Order: sequence, then C-alpha cells, then structure tokens
Amino acid sequence: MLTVTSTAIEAVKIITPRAFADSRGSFVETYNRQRFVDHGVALEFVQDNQSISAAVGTVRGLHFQSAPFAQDKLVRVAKGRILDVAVDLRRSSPTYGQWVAEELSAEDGKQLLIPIGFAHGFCTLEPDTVVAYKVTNYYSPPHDLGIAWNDPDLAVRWPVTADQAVLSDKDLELPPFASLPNYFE
Ligand SMILES: Cc1cn([C@H]2C[C@H](O)[C@@H](COP(=O)(O)OP(=O)(O)O[C@H]3O[C@@H](C)C(=O)[C@@H](O)[C@H]3O)O2)c(=O)[nH]c1=O
Repeated sequence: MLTVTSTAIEAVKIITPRAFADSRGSFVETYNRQRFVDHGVALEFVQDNQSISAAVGTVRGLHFQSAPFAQDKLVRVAKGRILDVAVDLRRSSPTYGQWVAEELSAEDGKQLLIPIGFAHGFCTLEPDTVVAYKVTNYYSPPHDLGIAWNDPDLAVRWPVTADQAVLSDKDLELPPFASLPNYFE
C-alpha cells in the first residue's frame, strides 16, 4: 500500500509506503514499481544514490542535471531527518521560480518525488543523516548544474543561516537563479 499526495506544486509528490511494525522493528517496501505505476508514477530509475552528512545544517544543493541527462528523483531518508526542497525551473510553469519544502525522516518514511525540471536540495536536521534517492538518468558531470542555495530571488526558507550552513566548495560557487539559461520548457 502506498499513499501519494501532491505538494503545493502539483508535480512534486509526497509518497508514503506502508510500514509494518512488529516486535523486532519494522519492514517497508521503499520502492515497488507496480505499486507506483498503480498510482500513476511510471518512471524508469537507473541509479541509486546515497549521501551521509555528518553535521546538522549540512546543505546540499540546489542541483539538477540538464538534458539529455535530466533526472527525476525519488528521495527518502534512511537515517535522520532533512528539510527537502524542490525549485520549479520549468519556464512555462505557473509556479516557475517557486519552491516547496517537505520534512522527511527515517521515522516517517516519507519520500519526495521531484520530477525533471526542478532543482533539488536539502538541509540536514540531525547528525549523520543518510539520504537515499533513486534517479532516472545517469550522473553526467558536464550536465551537473546548480543554483546558489540561498539565492535571494528564490528566497527558500532554510532552517539555517549562511553562517551555520555546511556546504561543499562546489556549492559555495553556484550561480544565481537570475543567470540561469532556459533549461526546461
Ligand atoms: C551526484 C553524484 C556524485 N558523484 C561523485 C562526484 C563527487 O566526487 C562526489 C560528490 O558529488 P557532489 O558534491 O555533487 O554530491 P552532492 O552535493 O551530494 O550532490 C547531490 O546533491 C543532491 C541535492 C542531489 O539532488 C543530487 O542529484 C546530487 O546533485 O560524488 C558520483 O560519482 N555520482 C553522482 O551521481
């Protein structure tokens, strides 16, 4: 069983698979292709990724890959908790430049489905947080792009300030939203 609901941006979905608890702990099908298809999500995932972030306040993002390596992403937390963020980069979308944020944790088992045409990023809310996500296209460094996490035009409400955020050198150098060419219709 699976519940699928839309966020404030319709194309970004919250997916919650059913978890079975017993005296040992719990069991969950984190992905079942047929169940997703039954809920209208027919995607071909080709790569599974996992990142571990040591410090609370680690921010990874905002990232996306351009065509022909654009990726849908199905994000979940295997350990810890994050604020997961998706930014609409689809030029013809009524919500172009808008973002949604959803808290995901290992405990609640919630997943965020972020389609092609969005930038993705997250901030960790617990130490040693493990984020696991499936993607529908292979990693391609020349197509691996991003936008500054704290871009003032996007104004994502992150749970950390620039002083607190822990970022990669690469993410500190990402360009502003306003400079972005037209990547997605
Ligand atoms: C994303 C990625 C990275 N790598 C390598 C490149 C580099 O040496 C190392 C770390 O890469 P990054 O610094 O880009 O990792 P990270 O900052 O965690 O990048 C990820 O952020 C989240 C928010 C996403 O949405 C992902 O698509 C991805 O962009 O891992 C791969 O081999 N395959 C991959 O698919």
